[in-house]
Amino acid sequence: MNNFADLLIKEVLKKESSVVVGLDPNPDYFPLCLLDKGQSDIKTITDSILAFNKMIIDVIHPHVLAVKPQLAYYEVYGSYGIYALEQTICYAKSKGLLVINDAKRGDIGPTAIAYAKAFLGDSPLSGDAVTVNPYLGRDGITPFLQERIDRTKGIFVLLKTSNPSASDLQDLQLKSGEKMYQRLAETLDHLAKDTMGHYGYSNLGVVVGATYPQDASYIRSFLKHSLFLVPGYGAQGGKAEDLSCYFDENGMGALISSTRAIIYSYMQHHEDWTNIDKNKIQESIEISTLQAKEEINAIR
Ligand SMILES: O=c1ccn([C@@H]2O[C@H](COP(=O)(O)O)[C@@H](O)[C@H]2O)c(=O)[nH]1
Repeated sequence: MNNFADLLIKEVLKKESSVVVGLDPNPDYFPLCLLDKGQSDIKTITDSILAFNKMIIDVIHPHVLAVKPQLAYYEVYGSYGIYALEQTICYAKSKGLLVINDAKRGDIGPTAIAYAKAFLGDSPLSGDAVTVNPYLGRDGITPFLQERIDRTKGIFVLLKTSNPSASDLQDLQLKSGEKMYQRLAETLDHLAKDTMGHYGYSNLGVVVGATYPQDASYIRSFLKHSLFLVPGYGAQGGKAEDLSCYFDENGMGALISSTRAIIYSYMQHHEDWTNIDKNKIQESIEISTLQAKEEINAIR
């Protein structure tokens, strides 16, 4: 039976794409055709968020593997936001996209089990994968990988994040001489071996920022069985030409994620973006998605 990584790699081959698009809806950046700025009740805002996400999904689904909703952008609207997220997940799946919930969860064992059920079980919030915070250690991670979890679901553990302060903790030098993220990579390598698929990749993937290619090169040579989820390409300054080392020798193993540079590309393309219509929004989003796909295909 296929594991999560097998399903994902099959999609890479079918769509000839390693691109993931983040869904981080911020109504401050919505044109008037989506949201009249005078309208500030939560239901109107979350309805426009759902409409925006559907608009994006309609144009990107042939070109990308997955969407990556960032939970904070939905949680900020309470139950209305969660409903918009559930509907977004459902719509993305109906268009054949994988869903990676960027929730960065992690807790003591029993609570991690509840998180695993919420994001990888039968819940309406369940996608195909979820991001996991490893700060609690192994027992905060393993519940996401156990038998009770479907083999077709995966996780991406934060290993080397894309932000400027990532080094504060992740690069701390241990007594052994290793950096903290290198030690974490060893632990994850052991855990990854329990859920291997046909293509040699495990259900345990890692987050490695596009802004740290040197570290990525070390991690790729060390963690051979983990898919990389790579945020930081585009708006955070990560460049396609630095990303070859994130892929394996077959051009597989990395999913390059871009959010603002794609979903708000109309702000770059149109000076008067507040007054553009739905067609113009979608046209910009499709152009920038195809550009990302081509840039990444050229280096992988
Ligand atoms: O290391 C990390 C982990 C997660 N993120 C998230 O990815 C997107 C990035 O958005 P861009 O607009 O492409 O910069 C966002 O949701 C972050 O929370 C990350 O950036 N880095």
